[in-house]
Amino acid sequence: MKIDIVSVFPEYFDVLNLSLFGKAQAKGLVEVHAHNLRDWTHDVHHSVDDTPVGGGAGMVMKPEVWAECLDELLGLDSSTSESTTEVDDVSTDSTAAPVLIFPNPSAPLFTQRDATELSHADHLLFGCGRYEGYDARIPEYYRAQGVDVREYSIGDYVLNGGEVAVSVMLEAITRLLPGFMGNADSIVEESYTGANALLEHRQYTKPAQWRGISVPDVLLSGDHGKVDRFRRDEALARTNEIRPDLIERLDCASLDKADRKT
Ligand SMILES: Nc1cc(-c2ccc3ccn(Cc4ccccc4)c3c2)n[nH]1
Repeated sequence: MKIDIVSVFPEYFDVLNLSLFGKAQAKGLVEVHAHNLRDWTHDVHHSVDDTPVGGGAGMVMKPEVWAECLDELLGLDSSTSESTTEVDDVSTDSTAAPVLIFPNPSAPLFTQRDATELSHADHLLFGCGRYEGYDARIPEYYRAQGVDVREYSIGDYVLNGGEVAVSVMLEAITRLLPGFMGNADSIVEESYTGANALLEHRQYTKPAQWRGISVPDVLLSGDHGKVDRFRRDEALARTNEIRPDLIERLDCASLDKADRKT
């Protein structure tokens, strides 16, 4: 998977050369390039923002600078940059067509389902906004050019820019790549995966007794059937208590009879 990230703080992503992500790059699972949006400016101040049309506080990121950058990274012919007519998809090979992703506080929530879908992409291009955000015509223009453009919030809280959100989405996406995580099994069992996402059951390790607190006896029974049932019951109970909204999304057909008694 090729990953391009555009930001006015590209050094923020130096951290991706460490730990698991660094190993994944060394193994050729991912190829990451962080770009400085200011490299596509031409004025002495390297301006990337301007005042909002219609007034209001703060500054908005200029469409021209983003367009020069994105045209280049998307392989779009800049001579067509003035055209607003819809053209064929950016790439005849739909598997190679990049997905252009903008974090945005006023966008749909990024979910595990989105992470799973995007983990199958060949090329992701993330655009990190700052200030009060980017000119709304940027995503509009590239959608009209046939680019698969996504805008996502990562939660109901306000960040200062898109960099943190890109880091969150990148981790959720790339950890699903085959070979990225040491133990593939740990991904399959996780909560939030698939259509029947439940919160995870509580985890314990040795010692069985610690500071007067014991692990649940059933986990010491050696009866895997009972352990599985205990964990499923607890996952359902915890989800019902902490995130009842996830229960509403459960595919009822998949709940086995025992669950319905819980
Ligand atoms: N889930 C989530 C995403 C963001 C986010 C993403 C990109 C940008 C670019 C600029 N800002 C600052 C901003 C704050 C408030 C209103 C508008 C812009 C961003 C915030 N905040 N929270």
